[in-house]
Amino acid sequence: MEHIAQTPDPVLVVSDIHKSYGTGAKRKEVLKGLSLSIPAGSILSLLGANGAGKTTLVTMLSTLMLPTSGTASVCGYDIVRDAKQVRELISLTGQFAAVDAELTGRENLIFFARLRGLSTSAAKIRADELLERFRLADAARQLVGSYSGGMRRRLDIAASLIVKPRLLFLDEPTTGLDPLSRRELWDLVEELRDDGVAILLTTQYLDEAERLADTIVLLRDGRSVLEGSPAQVRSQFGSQICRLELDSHEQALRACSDILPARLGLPAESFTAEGLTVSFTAAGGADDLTRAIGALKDADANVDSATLAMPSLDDVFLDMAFEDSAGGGAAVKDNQTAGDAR
Ligand SMILES: Nc1ncnc2c1ncn2[C@@H]1O[C@H](COP(=O)(O)OP(=O)(O)OP(=O)(O)O)[C@@H](O)[C@H]1O
Repeated sequence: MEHIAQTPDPVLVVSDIHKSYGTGAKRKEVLKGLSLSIPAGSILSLLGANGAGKTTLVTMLSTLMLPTSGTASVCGYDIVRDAKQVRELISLTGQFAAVDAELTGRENLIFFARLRGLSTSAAKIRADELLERFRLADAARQLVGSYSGGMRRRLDIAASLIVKPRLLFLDEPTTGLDPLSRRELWDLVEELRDDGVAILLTTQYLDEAERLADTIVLLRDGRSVLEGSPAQVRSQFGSQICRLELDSHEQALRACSDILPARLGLPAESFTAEGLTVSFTAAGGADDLTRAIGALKDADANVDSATLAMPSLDDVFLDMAFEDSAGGGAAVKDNQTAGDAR
């Protein structure tokens, strides 16, 4: 079941933001009028191919670079005019650990807490709280150099939460982590979300977006080309995929060339046989599935299994993130591969 945001108050509001790099002939518009918002207690996952503008957006929102035009605010504070207040409300954690390998986990957190202005005793208390919460208490006095990748990433996120932010930027938080560490981190991210933090997550992993995001925004060529919950994004993409497993490859080929095109009134190219499996896009959903099974039974072909599934986020991403832009932007993926993805 999808998570329901605790409150509709937007923590982050981005309105028609543009960003260009360079001037004159070298001017390159990277963001072309992007708008989005994130309520408290909600996770927005920003997806996009390499170069789509994700880092540019996060860098501007964290007040480290000015937008060319448009506005963005955090809890009502403008990222340009009120940059100082915005910095107090946000935290940024990236894929490269900011923690020091030569210090213990606890020393690192005490250091970051002192940087955030806590007294020595308050810093120690906060460090111990975070070590406990991030399941690092047992390793608190070990040098970070001896930590696993997952432990370092947890420590890194803990360091960005010395003072609880209203808005957290998580830039590819699980890149390079093993499956168990990723799941542990996902649990922690969900805890933060449930605690009311608004989270902007960039990730390369679609299963991560699927699991964590309340809203997905797919960036392409500087614009949002798809937006909604993971389920909405998949359903906007279109029809379900029907897969039927037969008991021989010959049967599968016959199903594709003859039996199914005749019964479903579709051209033979709509059907694909791979080994024993026949698949096709089922615009008619369960009706198509039932008709296909009926047709195969009538033709004495044995159906070992039949499934109807929504396209995965991978299908959506591969199809949408790389298409030619309407504005004539460069295609970064050829049509053959985009077609194959469906
Ligand atoms: N300082 C800069 N000067 C000129 N061009 C830049 C600068 N920073 C980024 N770009 C360009 O802007 C575009 C968007 O880059 P950006 O890093 O925001 O994309 P991204 O979506 O984060 O990509 P990735 O997934 O590879 O990190 C790219 O074409 C990049 O080459």
